[in-house]
Order: sequence, then C-alpha cells, then structure tokens
Amino acid sequence: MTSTETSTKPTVANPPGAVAGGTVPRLVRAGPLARMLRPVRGHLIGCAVLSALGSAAGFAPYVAVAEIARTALGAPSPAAVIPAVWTWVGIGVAGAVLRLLLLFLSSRLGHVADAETLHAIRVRIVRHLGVLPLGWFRATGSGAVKKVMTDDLEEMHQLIAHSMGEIIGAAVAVVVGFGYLVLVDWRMALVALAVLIPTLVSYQVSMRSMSSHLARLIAAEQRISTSAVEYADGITVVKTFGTGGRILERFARAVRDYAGAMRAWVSETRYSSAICHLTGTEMTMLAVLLAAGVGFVGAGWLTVPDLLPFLIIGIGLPTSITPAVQGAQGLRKGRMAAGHVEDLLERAALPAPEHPQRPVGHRIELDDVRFSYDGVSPVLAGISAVCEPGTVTALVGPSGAGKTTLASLLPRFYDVTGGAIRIGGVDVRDIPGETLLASMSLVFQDVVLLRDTVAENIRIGRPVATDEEVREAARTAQVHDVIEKLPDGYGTVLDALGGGLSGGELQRLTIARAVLSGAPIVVLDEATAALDPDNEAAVQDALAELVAGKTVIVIAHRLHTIRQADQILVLDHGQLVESGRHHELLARNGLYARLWAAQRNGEHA
Ligand SMILES: Nc1ncnc2c1ncn2[C@@H]1O[C@H](COP(=O)(O)OP(=O)(O)OP(=O)(O)O)[C@@H](O)[C@H]1O
Repeated sequence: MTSTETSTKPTVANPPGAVAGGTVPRLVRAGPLARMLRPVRGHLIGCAVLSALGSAAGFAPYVAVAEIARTALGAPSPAAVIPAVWTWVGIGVAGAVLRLLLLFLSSRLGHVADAETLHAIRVRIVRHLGVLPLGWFRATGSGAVKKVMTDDLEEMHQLIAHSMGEIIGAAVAVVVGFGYLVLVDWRMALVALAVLIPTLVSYQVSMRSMSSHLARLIAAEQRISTSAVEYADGITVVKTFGTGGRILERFARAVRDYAGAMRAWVSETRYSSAICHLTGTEMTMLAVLLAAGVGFVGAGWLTVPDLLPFLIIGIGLPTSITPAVQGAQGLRKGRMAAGHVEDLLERAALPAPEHPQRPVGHRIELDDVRFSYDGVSPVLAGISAVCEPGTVTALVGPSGAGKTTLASLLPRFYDVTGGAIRIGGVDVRDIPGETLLASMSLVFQDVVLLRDTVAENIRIGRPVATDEEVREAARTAQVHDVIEKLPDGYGTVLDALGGGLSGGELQRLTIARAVLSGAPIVVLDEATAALDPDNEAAVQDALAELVAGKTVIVIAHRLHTIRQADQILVLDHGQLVESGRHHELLARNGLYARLWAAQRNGEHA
C-alpha cells in the first residue's frame, strides 16, 4: 500500500484523473494505439495478469500484520498463538517475495512489448520518410519528425512499459484490499466505501475535465517552448534591431494562453478537486474509520481485534489510487502520441512510377506546368519551356513569382498539379526516384552540413568517391586551399554552424559536393546574401566549373550574373511573362528590363 498523499493539483505533468471503471478499456481500445499494440497483445495481457497477481500478492504482508494483531488480541495467552503468528509471518514474507518476482516479470514483459512496438514503429517511420515528398521536409517536416521520433515515442514508451501496469496494479490493490475488509466486517467496509466513492467520483469528474483541457494545455506549452527557443536562437538579431519586444510578446501571449487554459481547468475542477483533497487522504479515512469503529465497538457490533485491519489496510485505500491516476494520465498522453505517429505514417507518399522508364539524354521540357500548394490558389499557371542539354536557363522575377517552386518540381519535391515535366523525353513521375535524383545536383542556399569531417561532407555527393576524387572536387570548387588550412584539414569535423568556415566557403563546399556527383543536370539557387568580393569571385569561378557542359537551371536573384544565360524565363505571379536572352529582353522593355534597371539603380545608388 502506498502511503503518499493523493494529489489532485492539476498540473500538466500530473493532472487530476482517475482509474474509474470503464475509462481505461475504452482508451486502450481506441484507434491508432490499439492498432499499434495489436501485434504485442499477448505480451500486454501477460504483463497485465502478472501485474494484477503481483499487486494482490503485495497485500499478503499487510493482511498478515492485521491477522497477527487480531489473533494476538483475541488470544488467552501469547504462547497459544505462536504457531498461528509464524504461519502469518510465512504468508507475509511469501507474499512480499512473490510480489517482487511477479512485478519484475510483468515489467520485463511490458518492456519487451515496448521494445518490439517502438522498433516496428521506428522502422515504419524510417521507411515512410523515404517515400514522402522532399518538399514536405523543407516546409515543415524536420520539426514534425523530431517531435514524433523523440517526444511522442517517449510518451508511448511510458504508456506501454509503465502506465498499463500501474493502472492495473492500483485497481487490483483497491479491489483486493476492499474485498478483504468485507470479509472482516461488511458494515465497516461500507463505511470505508462511503469515503472511497466520493474520491473515485471526483477523480472521474477531474479525468473528464482533463480530456477537454489537455490538448489545449499541451499546445500552449509547446508554443511557450517554441517562442523561448525562437528568442534564444534569434538573440543576435533581437538585440541588434531591438525586436525583442515582439518575440517576448509572443512568448507572453503563449504564457497567458497556458495560464488561461490552466485557470479554466482549475475552475472547472474546483469542487471535484476539493472533494479529492478532503476524502482522498489517509487522515480522513483514519478519522472516519476510527470514529465509526469505536461507535461500532461501543454498540457491540464489532470487536477491537476486527477494527485493526481497517486501521492497517483501510486507511491506505484512497492513496492506492494514486499510481492509477498517473497511469491514466500516461495512457491519455500515449494515445495522443500514437495519433501523431499515425498522422505521420498516413501522410501521402510520393507515388512511385507504375511503369518506370529511363530518360534518354537530359533535355528538360516544361509542358504547361501548373502547381498549387494548397490545391486552391495557383502558384504556377501553365509554364512551358525547353531547356536544351548543355545550356543555362535562368529563372528570374519578383519575390514570390514562383521561381523556387518551379525549380523544386524538377527533383519532385512536389508533383505538378497539371501539365508535365519531362527529362530525356520521360515524365519525371515515371522516372525511378533514385535515377531522377542521381541525374541532378541541387545547390540551394541553405547549406546543410552533417556533423562529420569535411571530407565526408563533400563525399555526400558520391559516397564511393576516393579521397583523391574528393580533393579534386574541392580544387574544382575553389575550396581546397581553405580546407588545407583547417586544423585537421579534410579530417576536421564540422558542426551545424560550419566549424568556422565563412558563408562563401560553405557554399563552395556544397558546390564541391555537386561537382563530385557529376550529375548532368544542375539546379542552382543563386545566393542572395552578399559575399565579400574575394568570396564572390571564388563562388562564381566554382559555379562556372560546376556548370560547364551541364544542363543548368539557375534561380537568379542578381541579374548581372546571368547575362550570358542561353535563355531567361521571366516569371510574375506564377505566369511566364517573357523569355529570351538578356539583350532581347532588354529590347522588349518589359518586366525584365524594369528589374534590370531597378538593380542597376540599386547598385549605383
Ligand atoms: N511550402 C509552401 N507552402 C505554401 N505556399 C508556399 C510554399 N512555398 C512557397 N509558397 C508560396 O508560393 C509562392 C511562390 O513562392 P516561391 O518561393 O516559389 O517564389 P520565388 O519566386 O522563389 O520567391 P523568392 O525570390 O522570394 O524566393 C509565394 O506566394 C509563396 O508564398
């Protein structure tokens, strides 16, 4: 029996709740959780049975103490009860040992079920991540993956390995304890029940209230941590531009939301919480049982020895519920976590080609390409163009025109919603994913680094490349000399921030990756960030080496870098408004000419 006081303080970590009859089975049966646990049902049933038996055996020492007291008090002489006392001591010790053994085995089964379930889920997630559109990762995916892989799986671990056993153990403790008291004296047992029932009912009320508030509280808690991280991450910008007020305001709003949700919850549960505090403690039970017991003894309904089991076992009944309250909370969180896991697993995968085909050559054909992120507002509205092998095509246009979106349709970050993109005469949706990605190098502005050596960071371009090939690629990308000057040269381990390499140097490192891959198509997002003149020249030289002889699509922000492009596609509001070479477009005096004039004026201002 636990002797800790039952707490009904409604915190998110341990909110009010109860193991009221019917609630637990409904939760376990429900939806995604039940589906995920089906393969380990046998283990879970075994775990539950062992936990129940262990919890029941754990009563033996308490019953033994009560019985020894009853026997001793009612005996004519101490010597007469020695054999009976020894028997009860034996029963008590055996019960304690059995409890340890059964709970150990139950915990083992629970952890085996947990390991098998989480292993299967992790494998499914990893497989599914492999078929999700890359665009999903760029937009929102990495945060969602992290949350599911760490937070949600941790909640599921708590549920499978701990919460179920806690709930069943606590339920059995209450039932067995109460059953024993009924056998001793059913009238006194009813008195104990009169204290237990309001406790259970008020827990049940709190539990129902928790269901409606938990999602809101967790959401507010997440917003608090997100805005705190945002503040810490952006501290340089915040201090420099004095924008801390706005970020702090977001943080304060999240804190207010949380406090509001908590207030609503506390207010809704004020009566049930007060009853829990009043009736769910050992002190209250002791006072009631003692008062009733003395009265019963005075009335001749009860003997003093028969009062003892109520004072030893009865007073612990309310606090026996505590583990179930925590377990029920774990169950609820685990069920929400299972829902998040299933949401991720149900996210639409990129359809694999039904009839895979191999492209012949690398001619790129944009055929009436239409696209929308939300299926409602068009972002690209019927773009048609051809990029011949070995030529450079620049995508230009105002911010938000759709340049990045168009470029990201080539490697199938997303699929077109109308029209088609063909490479070497084959629709990209009919080219096997690996073949498609192997045919192009993607050089985007956000440099993604692995926490690994410089050499391995370049080798991502072609994992089987030799050390000499890695060095050669770095030389071509004009970054070899910089790497050689690092403390451990190519063996220097980079962190997420680039291990001291400048922005331009990191860009050349990603260019080296692309050079190493040797893919015949290059999709390039030209840097918008201004580099110092030396770095700028080095990056331009590296790019010139990379794109030589390749089919290149470049998203151009600074028009002077693409004056020599073979064709320039000018986008505006998702439409292709002009196309041609630099001097042709200037002669048309349209959008391109205006953008060019604006940039020239900007440079000379
Ligand atoms: N992941 C996304 N989900 C929803 N809408 C998006 C997403 N990415 C871009 N958009 C929207 O699509 C439109 C085109 O954006 P896109 O980034 O392709 O333009 P862009 O021409 O590359 O702009 P910039 O030069 O500023 O990078 C914009 O209205 C943008 O807000």
